[in-house]
Amino acid sequence: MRLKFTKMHGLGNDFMVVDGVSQEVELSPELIEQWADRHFGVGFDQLLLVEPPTRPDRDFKYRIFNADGTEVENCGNGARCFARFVLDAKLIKATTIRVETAGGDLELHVQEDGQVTVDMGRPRLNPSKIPFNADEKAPLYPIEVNGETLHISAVGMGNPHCVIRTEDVDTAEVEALGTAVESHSDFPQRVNVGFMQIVSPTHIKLRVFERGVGETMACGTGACAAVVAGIINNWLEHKVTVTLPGGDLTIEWSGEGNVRMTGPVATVYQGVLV
Ligand SMILES: N[C@@H](CCC[C@H](N)C(=O)O)C(=O)O
Repeated sequence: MRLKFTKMHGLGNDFMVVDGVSQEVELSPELIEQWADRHFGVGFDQLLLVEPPTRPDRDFKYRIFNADGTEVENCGNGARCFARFVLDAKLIKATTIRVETAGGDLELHVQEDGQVTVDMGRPRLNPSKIPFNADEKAPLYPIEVNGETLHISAVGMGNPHCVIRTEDVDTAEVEALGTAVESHSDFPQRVNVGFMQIVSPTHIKLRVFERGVGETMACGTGACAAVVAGIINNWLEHKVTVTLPGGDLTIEWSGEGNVRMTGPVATVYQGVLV
């Protein structure tokens, strides 16, 4: 097999991006897990696959696979890289790109300065849509983790997120709590776990323990979920800078309607798997 790919990242959340429009691609969870290995493979958090759309109102189908080989619904940093990739590969000329994902439709806008803004769609707060086990919608829910009660927010951004407010992200128990919450029985499809420190009503710091990966340098859907959680709890204003270990994203949400995310992308190299 000779599989062409491009290595990209959005704030250090890194991707192997594969063009499934102009080459035939055969994937399996085992192969993806092997390629994701940082010592024996390419090394990445997610593999992004570009496919032809299944509907006439979309330009592409955007599929996402975590490092553990599982296919997931959405990836925000990946969406920005996806936009740059399809333009650079000359798969499209337009700088507004409409994609379908397993988690819903997204619209990607490549700006003149190279930053990409993604219309991430509406956040899901209804527990059954996240999915999260609760009888009704609430800004905070108590859950039991390792013998203690945590008050968390549950937000769907196409994919499921649990947001935990913390005093200091640098000392938060991201690995231990992230591992326990990722597989918590109240999140039947597992969950991405965000640890949010509020610096001011327009600035948060965030670390994310991603489902199927572990802690990443950045998580776009996690940044959107944290800002939505902060707004529904009246902690944050409507435009927020999110500082992640890999850098900053700007997230905007009016309190209803769609969430917008803006941030950078980078191409690292092109390669061929032989
Ligand atoms: N890094 C991503 C999220 C990738 C998917 C996630 N791990 C999941 O399982 O839902 C982002 O930037 O949003």
